[in-house]
Amino acid sequence: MTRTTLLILGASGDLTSRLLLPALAQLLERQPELELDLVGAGTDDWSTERWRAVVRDAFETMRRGSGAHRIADTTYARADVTRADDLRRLIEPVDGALVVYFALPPAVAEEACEAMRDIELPEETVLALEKPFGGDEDSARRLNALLQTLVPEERIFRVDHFLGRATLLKLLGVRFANRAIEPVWSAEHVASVLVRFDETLGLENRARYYDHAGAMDDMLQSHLLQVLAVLAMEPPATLDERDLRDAKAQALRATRLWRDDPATSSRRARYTAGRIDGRELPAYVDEPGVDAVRETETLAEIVCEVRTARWAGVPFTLRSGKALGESRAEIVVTFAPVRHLPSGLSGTPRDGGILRFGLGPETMSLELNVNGGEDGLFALERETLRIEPGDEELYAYTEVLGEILERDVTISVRADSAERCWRIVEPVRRAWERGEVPLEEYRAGSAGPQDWASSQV
Ligand SMILES: O=P(O)(O)OC[C@H]1O[C@@H](O)[C@H](O)[C@@H](O)[C@@H]1O
Repeated sequence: MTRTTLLILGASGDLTSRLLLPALAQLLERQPELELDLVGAGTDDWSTERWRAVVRDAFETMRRGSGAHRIADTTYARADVTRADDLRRLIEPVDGALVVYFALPPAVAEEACEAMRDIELPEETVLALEKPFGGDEDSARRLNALLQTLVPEERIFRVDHFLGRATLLKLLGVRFANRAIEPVWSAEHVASVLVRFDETLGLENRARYYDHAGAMDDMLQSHLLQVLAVLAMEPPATLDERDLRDAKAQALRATRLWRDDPATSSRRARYTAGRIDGRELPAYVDEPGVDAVRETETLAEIVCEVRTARWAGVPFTLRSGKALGESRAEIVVTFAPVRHLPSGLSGTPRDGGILRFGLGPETMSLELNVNGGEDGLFALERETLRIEPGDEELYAYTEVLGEILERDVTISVRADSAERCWRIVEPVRRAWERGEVPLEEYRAGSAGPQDWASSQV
């Protein structure tokens, strides 16, 4: 592999120290052959010494992050990356391959791309952008067009780290390699699908970003629709980038809000003050940097339908929220009750079994109706088979960064899908703006409003 310069724009930000650098540590540990120069650039007036200390600290947070010496000579440059001159200063000295990682808020990333039009990028430059990609379908389309003037699509990475999660990758094997599962993966047997990402974390000083995004753009429009696409897609012929991304794009193209009605297929809520794990949390509106007038939701739910012969009629519910009492992050596939239960078996199972995939920790479990337990020989009870994650799980960001450095776009979001995801949720945002869906409240540390579809599973 040729020597690569990884240039992180937004290096003094939270994403870099919390996620990218630990991922880099794990990657260097795993791939000793990787030849990499690391350059950080940001608006903060940091010295290279300070940057190196940040890099070292992040590497130390990794259990076996011993690779720090391999990028010990990393440098930091103060730069306004929305200015062509500053970018030129960063990019011109690069010798070899260049990967630019935009660890920046979407609007700044877009301005940086604009500025890049004025400079000559090295051959084969790779651009990696974080979600949310644009702010609506039109802006995503504009950003795609802009990026494609800089580098071709196969060198644009629209990062969605959920696609690098072990669960999502393992779902491919579980879905397609098991005769017990593959034929029942359809409306014929599945009653409902829930993708839930409930967090105990509150705002965590991210108002500048989150107060504009809310739970909808932060999680549903991006991560959770990508999860839906992997769950709902038709079996691709191969796991090549093209086949896999075509299959996902097709599933997203078939995805609509339930009954095409944004008002009845969506819910939104915002947390009030409360207590989580012994920690007092102020109400969302009292968090520093929050504009209460904006009515940002911290919990959202939408119900979709994937209008294909395989899935029509099955509700796919997506839900995510912050400051909830319990972190519950999982995919729940509920099978329909059996058509006939022999009399003599007692107890009426409410479903035909449930397959759950944890989204951190990345576990898997199958709940089955089983008789012969404590309640008697022919009494049905629920038993759960579990698969726990191994010690060697890769962090999602490590997987993502590895793919970027290998220039493999398979688990990156393709241009058409990035646009499509906005089209699915935009009617919801508009209905919310028209006031058709009330902004409910829930106490921080509670389970959220109880009458939502997602609260029933
Ligand atoms: O659990 P993970 O992998 O950190 O992912 C969850 C996070 O994903 C990020 O993309 C969101 O912006 C955060 O709000 C969220 O907390």
